[in-house]
Amino acid sequence: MTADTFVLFGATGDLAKRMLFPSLYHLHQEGFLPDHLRIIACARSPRSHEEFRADVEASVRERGGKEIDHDLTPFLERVFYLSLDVTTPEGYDELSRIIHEGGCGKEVVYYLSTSPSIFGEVCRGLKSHGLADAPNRCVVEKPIGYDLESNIEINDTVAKAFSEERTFRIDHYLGKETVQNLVALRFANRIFEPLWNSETIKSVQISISETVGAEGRGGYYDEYGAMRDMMQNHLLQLLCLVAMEPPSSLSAEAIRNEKVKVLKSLAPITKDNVESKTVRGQYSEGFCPNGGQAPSYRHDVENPDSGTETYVAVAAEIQNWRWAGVPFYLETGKRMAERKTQVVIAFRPLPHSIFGQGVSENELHIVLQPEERITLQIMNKQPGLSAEGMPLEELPLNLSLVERNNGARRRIAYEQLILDALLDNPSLFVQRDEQEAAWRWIDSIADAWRERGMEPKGYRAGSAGPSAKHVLTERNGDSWYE
Ligand SMILES: NC(=O)C1=CN([C@@H]2O[C@H](COP(=O)(O)OP(=O)(O)OC[C@H]3O[C@@H](n4cnc5c(N)ncnc54)[C@H](OP(=O)(O)O)[C@@H]3O)[C@@H](O)[C@H]2O)C=CC1
Ligand SMILES: O=C1O[C@H](COP(=O)(O)O)[C@@H](O)[C@H](O)[C@H]1O
Repeated sequence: MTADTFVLFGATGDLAKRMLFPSLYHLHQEGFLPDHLRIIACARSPRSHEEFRADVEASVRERGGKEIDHDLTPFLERVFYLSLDVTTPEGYDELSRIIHEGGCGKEVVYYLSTSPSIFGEVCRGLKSHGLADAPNRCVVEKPIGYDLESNIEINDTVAKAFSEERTFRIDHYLGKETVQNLVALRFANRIFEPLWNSETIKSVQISISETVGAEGRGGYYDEYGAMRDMMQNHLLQLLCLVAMEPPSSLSAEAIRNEKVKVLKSLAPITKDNVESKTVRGQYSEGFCPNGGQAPSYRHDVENPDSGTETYVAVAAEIQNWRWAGVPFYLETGKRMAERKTQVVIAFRPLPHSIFGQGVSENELHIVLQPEERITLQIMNKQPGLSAEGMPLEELPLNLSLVERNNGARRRIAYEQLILDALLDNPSLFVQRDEQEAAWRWIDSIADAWRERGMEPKGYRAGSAGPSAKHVLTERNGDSWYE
């Protein structure tokens, strides 16, 4: 079934403005939203429908640039604003009235884009007003909790209103085209699977580097840091998709089962090995990649004593037959030299080279950002005559999704996820046990940092991160792919 009502809590927030309304607009524009779908936008700020629609229009136009030059009225007419404080019971009667207006509200998707600290209030409010019964479902934003304990607490509260199959936990990386393509690459092509193991693969590197700092979301970020903000969710989800066994189908259940096995196989990092397996960093004053001075993190978050990491690197190990002995280097940082998200699969050297020196190892680069590209580095004969031997060169087999898309607009990751929530398809959402397994592993690292008193090492804004990161890879004879 398809939902007929989309209720957005947190409708005046940053995420709603930058991502959710632009995504809803594109879904509308491309005909993916059912004709009758209404969007009920909720937040405390007082606004009339008209004022709010004007705000939404401004956000959509700002995100879409000059490509959006037409009248947005047909989309905006779907949007209704309700000023409501989710922590007080009063607003829910009004919400219920609006949801059921004109015989609507038979299937409702609630999107909780507020601080997770009030998810419980929202769920309680919806349940006590009879608004949470099946087939209604809820989408919850990350981070769900600060650690395993708080994660369980929030999930328990949500579960009192929405059963597990009606709880859609967002990790927006799973909505990115190339992340989904990772599944297609691995399981829709015969050639990779026989090579996808420790026999042939030497190491895997997964990096998410951002050029932005923590400005704007400083309060939240200073509490969470890179480990909880990025590693616990996006990086571990990418790791799962690279490392999981072939699922029996594309169903949410089948994929989730394989992802959980990977998370449970991660070798624990404890106080005994945390110093050799992890690096924490925090950016100091430096440069923005496009010019200009960048302030320090402590300045950005107005906390001169902050000990929060804005960079983290981990050498992870997956203890199973497929991956024994293969290091998985995971890295993420803010205010880095460039914005880039990539997975690099480094293959082992040839067992024996008939070409002598100069044969580089194959590498598969899966680039998610800034452009979407999959490249296989292979050895090729240098063209032309040769008086001696066969000179080789390394060339990329290049699958550029930019060219493939013929310049088409790059989708916002939330578009696919919102569409799936409306269609009741949970495949690209995170299940509870996956999240718990991820938190368990992250918690043990955070505990070990505390026990060892490991403070973040400084790195200059606009650089490639703390120099200590190189020791992490060099210890195994590897290096980072910058
Ligand atoms: N922003 C981002 O880039 C990302 C955000 N997220 C997650 O998305 C969620 C939202 O983030 P973000 O938009 O940045 O947060 P904001 O702080 O910008 O927005 C919070 C929203 O919640 C509303 N709100 C707060 N308290 C109440 C209340 N008592 N009753 C009703 N509405 C309330 C606010 O509106 P008002 O003040 O008008 O009530 C506002 O619309 C968070 O879980 C965050 O972690 C995840 C990834 C990225
Ligand atoms: O979830 C988050 O992701 C963004 C990075 O997302 P991307 O799609 O731009 O790569 C990050 O900036 C933010 O801190 C984090 O909460």
